[in-house]
Amino acid sequence: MRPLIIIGNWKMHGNLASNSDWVKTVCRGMEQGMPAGRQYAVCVPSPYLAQCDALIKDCSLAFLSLGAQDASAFAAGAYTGDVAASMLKELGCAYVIVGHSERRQFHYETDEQIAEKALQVLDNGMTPVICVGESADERNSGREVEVVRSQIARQVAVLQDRLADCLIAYEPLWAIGTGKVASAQVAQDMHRAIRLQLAEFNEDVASHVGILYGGSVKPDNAVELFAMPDIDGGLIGGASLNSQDFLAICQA
Ligand SMILES: O=C(CO)COP(=O)(O)O
Repeated sequence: MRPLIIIGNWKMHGNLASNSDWVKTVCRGMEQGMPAGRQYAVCVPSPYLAQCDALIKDCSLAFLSLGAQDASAFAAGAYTGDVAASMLKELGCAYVIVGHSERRQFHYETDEQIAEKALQVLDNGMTPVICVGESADERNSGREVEVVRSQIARQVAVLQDRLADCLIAYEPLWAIGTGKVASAQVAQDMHRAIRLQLAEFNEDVASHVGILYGGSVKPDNAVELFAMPDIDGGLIGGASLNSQDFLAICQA
């Protein structure tokens, strides 16, 4: 069935020295043996992709990959400051996060732009990790399913069957960086709602798509979250900065 996938998102953290320590520690830990059939990745800031690609290749663990945190919606051109998916591919990326709530909030990204980014990532042979999620206000007013459904609907409209090759990350905004994790049941309910919505479009796509949970995942809550039938792994922010915590979550 769907493999468990655990992806670290360093966000805008790291430096040459700490990155090197992190990758070496995680590789040494993973070499001791990991649960079978899982995939792991770490999404690092763009300037460190080449460094981390070399470090990850050095430890040559088939289940550990590199990822990026964003890609341009365009293939190439006059887009100062942006990074094309083809460049990320050249630098060894297997996964690219698109539409993280911090990109939506600080860079005003729309669902349509996010879907175009996902297409670029797919066209370059990588897996997009498409983030969705509601705010605290939206949940408190009972609109969480409606909000997430509309985000998913716009991905379906553009990506269609190609969604089968994407990952979706449900990251409720109120749980990101707050220490306030969604309970396993609250997360499962939304993951189920997303899968049912995808099944309305295409049952095959719905059964293939991995849906990751993100938002205050820690070593002590990961087991319960990952045990849920529609939770296929996690997108880990703060806890992924600490190599030991990340390893503990990967082993959960
Ligand atoms: O945004 C996240 C991962 O993309 C989640 O961040 P935290 O794990 O720090 O809550």
